[in-house]
Amino acid sequence: MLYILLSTVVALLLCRLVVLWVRYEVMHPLREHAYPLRKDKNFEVIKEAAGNGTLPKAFRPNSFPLSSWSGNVILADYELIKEAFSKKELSNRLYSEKLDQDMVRKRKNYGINEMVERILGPEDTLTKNGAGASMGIGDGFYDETHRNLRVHWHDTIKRLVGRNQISEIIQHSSAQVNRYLEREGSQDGIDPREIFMNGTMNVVTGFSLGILYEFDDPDFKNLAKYVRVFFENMRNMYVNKIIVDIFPLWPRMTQNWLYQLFVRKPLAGITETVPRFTEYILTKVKEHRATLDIANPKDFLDILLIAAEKDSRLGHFTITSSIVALYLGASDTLSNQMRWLCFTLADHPEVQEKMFEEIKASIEKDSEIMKENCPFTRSVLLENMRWHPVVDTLPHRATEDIEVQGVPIKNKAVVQASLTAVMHNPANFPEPEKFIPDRFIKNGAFENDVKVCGFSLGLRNCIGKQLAIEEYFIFSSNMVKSFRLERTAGKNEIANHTAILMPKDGNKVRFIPRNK
Ligand code: HEM
Repeated sequence: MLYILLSTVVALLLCRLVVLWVRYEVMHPLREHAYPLRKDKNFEVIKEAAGNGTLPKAFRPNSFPLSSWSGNVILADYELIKEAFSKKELSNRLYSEKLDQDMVRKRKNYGINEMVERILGPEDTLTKNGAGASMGIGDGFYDETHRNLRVHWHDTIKRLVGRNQISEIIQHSSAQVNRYLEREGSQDGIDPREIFMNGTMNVVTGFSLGILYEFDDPDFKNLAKYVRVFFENMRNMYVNKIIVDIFPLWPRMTQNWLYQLFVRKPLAGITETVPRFTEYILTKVKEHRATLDIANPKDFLDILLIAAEKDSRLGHFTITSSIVALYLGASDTLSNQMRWLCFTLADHPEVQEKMFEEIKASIEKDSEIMKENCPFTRSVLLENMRWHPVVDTLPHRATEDIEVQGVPIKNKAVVQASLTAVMHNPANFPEPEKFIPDRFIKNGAFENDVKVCGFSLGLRNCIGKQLAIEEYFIFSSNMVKSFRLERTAGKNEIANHTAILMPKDGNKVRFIPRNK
C-alpha cells in the first residue's frame, strides 16, 4: 500500500516537472540566453552575441540552474528599453511588504528609533514623522514619494547650478584629486581607485550635506570606510534581500539566520556600519536645523528637511537612506569610469596629447576649460563610457502583467536592461569592439549619441546623471591639463566582480606633472 502511495506521489511530481518544463522551456515565448552574473564573463558573452547578431532583443537569463524559469527578463535593445522603462509598472525596485517589515526589524535591532530621538529630540519633525513611507531615493516603489524625492533632487541641482556652487564643489574635489595624484602617483605609478573614490564621494558630501572635506579629515575617512564596507557586502546584502523576499517572515527566526545558514558568510561590518552611518547623517540633520533658512536652502538635506515639514511620508529613514544611496550610486561608478579612462589614455599617448592641446587652447582663449572648446575631449570621454560601460541597470520589478513591443513580462518578474548590449551592438556603433576616440566628432563638432546610455533610460534612470557628466568632464580635463599618464604595470583587463565592470587590480599609471 505504502509502495503504491509513494509511487503515485513520485509519478505526480514527475508529471508536474514535465508540465513545468514544457511550459517554461518549450512553450515560453522568450528565448533563453546566457547572462553570467560575473561582470567580466557577462561582458564577453553579451559583446560577442551582440557583435554577431545572435542576441535576442529580450531573453530569459540563464544565469544559474532553473533561473530561466523564474520569469525574469533581460532587455537588450535600445528602443525596447526606452519604452519598457518609461512605464511605471516597470519602474520599481526589488521591494515588497515583507522587505519593508524586515527593515522595521532591522531598525529595531540597530536601535535606530532611539538614536533618532536621542540626537534630534522628541519634538523634531523627523522624530514625529517616524521612519517614513519610502526606502529612499534608490529603492522601493515608483510611487508619489519617490517621484517627489526626484523633484527635490532636481530642485537642488537647479538652485546650486544657479549659484555656480556645483562647479565650485566639483572644482574643489578635482583640485584635491590632482594633489593626491601628484603626491602618490608621480614616482612609481599607482592605481588611482581610492583617489577617485574620495573625489566622487566628496562631491556627494558637498552637494547633499554642504561640506567640502579635505581627504585626510577624520570624518571624511570614516565616511569612506562606511561606503567601502557597503561595497564589500553588496553581493551578500543582495542575497539576503532575496532570501527575505522568498521565505515567509517568522516571528523569532529571522531571514538573517537563514541567510547565515545558506550563505555562511556574515554580513561583515554591516551591522556596525549602518548605525554609525545613520548617526553621522542624523548629526548633520541636527546641525542643519541650526542654520536652516527656508527661503534659501543650501543643499539637498536642507531641501528634504523643508519638504518633510509638509509631507510626513518623508521620515528619518527616507532621508538617511536617500543620502546613503547617493554615496553608493556615485562612488564606485564614476571612480571606475575614471580608472578605465586613465588606463586607456596611458595606452594611447597620442590621444592624451590631442586632448591636452585642445584644453590648453581653451584656457588661452577663454581663461578656463570650456566644454564648447573641447569637442575631441568630450568625444574621448563618451567613447570611454561606451567602450567600458561600468554598470548595467539595477534590477526593476514588474508590478503587473504587461507586454512591451511583443515581450510578455509577468507581474513580480525582475527586469534588467543590458546597457552593454546596446553599446556594443554594431548596428548602433560600427566596430564596437574598437576604441575610436573621435567616434562622436561630426564635421569637427562633438555630437552626442543617446545610445551611449550608461545612466539607463526612463523613469528610474540614474538621478546623478547631470552631476556625474559635469564631474567626469572636470576631473578628466583637469587631470589631462596637469599630467602626462604613463602605464607602469598591468593591462586593460576586466576584474572578476559581480556588480561593476572594473579594471583588474595590478594596473598602474604614473602621473607625470606637465609643469616640471
Ligand atoms: C559614471 C557615473 C554613473 C553611472 C554610469 C551611473 C549609472 C546608473 C545606473 C545604470 C543606474 C540604474 C538605473 C536603472 O536601474 O534603470 C543608476 C541609478 C542611480 N544612480 Fe547612478 N550612475 C553614475 C553616477 C551617479 C552619481 C554621481 C550619483 C549621485 C550623485 C548617482 C546616483 C544614483 C542613484 C541614487 C540611483 C538610483 C535611482 C533610483 O533608484 O531611482 N549615480 N545609476
